[in-house]
Amino acid sequence: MIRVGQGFDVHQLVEGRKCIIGGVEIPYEKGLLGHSDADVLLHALSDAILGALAMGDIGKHFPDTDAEFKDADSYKLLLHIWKLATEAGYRLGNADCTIIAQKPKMAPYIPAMVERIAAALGAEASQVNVKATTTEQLGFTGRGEGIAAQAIVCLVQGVLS
Ligand SMILES: Nc1ccn([C@@H]2O[C@H](COP(=O)(O)O)[C@@H](O)[C@H]2O)c(=O)n1
Ligand SMILES: C[C@@]1(CO)OP(=O)(O)OP(=O)(O)OC[C@H]1O
Repeated sequence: MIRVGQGFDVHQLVEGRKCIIGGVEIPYEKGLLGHSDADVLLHALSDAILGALAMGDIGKHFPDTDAEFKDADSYKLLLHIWKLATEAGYRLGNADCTIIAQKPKMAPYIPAMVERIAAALGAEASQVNVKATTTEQLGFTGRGEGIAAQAIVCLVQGVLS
């Protein structure tokens, strides 16, 4: 059985916060605001996995009203969600993600993001793609007010063929 899921997330860029994207801290004058560490890419990816599993979204599993998840490490949240996938008998087919940000430049950090994500999902780096785009200075991302991310995953159940 093959299942596909997609996820989308947005976090505001503000001063005085870390900019953690794809499990990698990126040096930048601003960071992402959220109840957790606001890792917009891992949130989109987590939602894509939950979508493929028909298990809701990260807000359902980790409510932002729960103090337990204040400043949570989104990589740990992803590990928790991936455990749900493996317990249901799934392995990763592939994941494809897009970061939508005018700044900072993501390209130098993408190989590290891919490595971290692949490690979390028990996969090879060749099964994970992360890319970035600006919105040509248009909209809230183009004005640098926030960063968005999208992810799509393919989960495969059963033995390797
Ligand atoms: N935050 C970003 C945005 C883009 N990139 C890279 O630059 C390329 C060109 O971006 P356009 O929006 O002008 O198409 C894009 O393909 C990415 O490789 C980036 O590293 N960080
Ligand atoms: C991750 C959680 C929980 O700490 O908080 P945020 O960092 O605000 O992220 P969001 O993508 O808005 O929703 C999921 C939340 O419940």
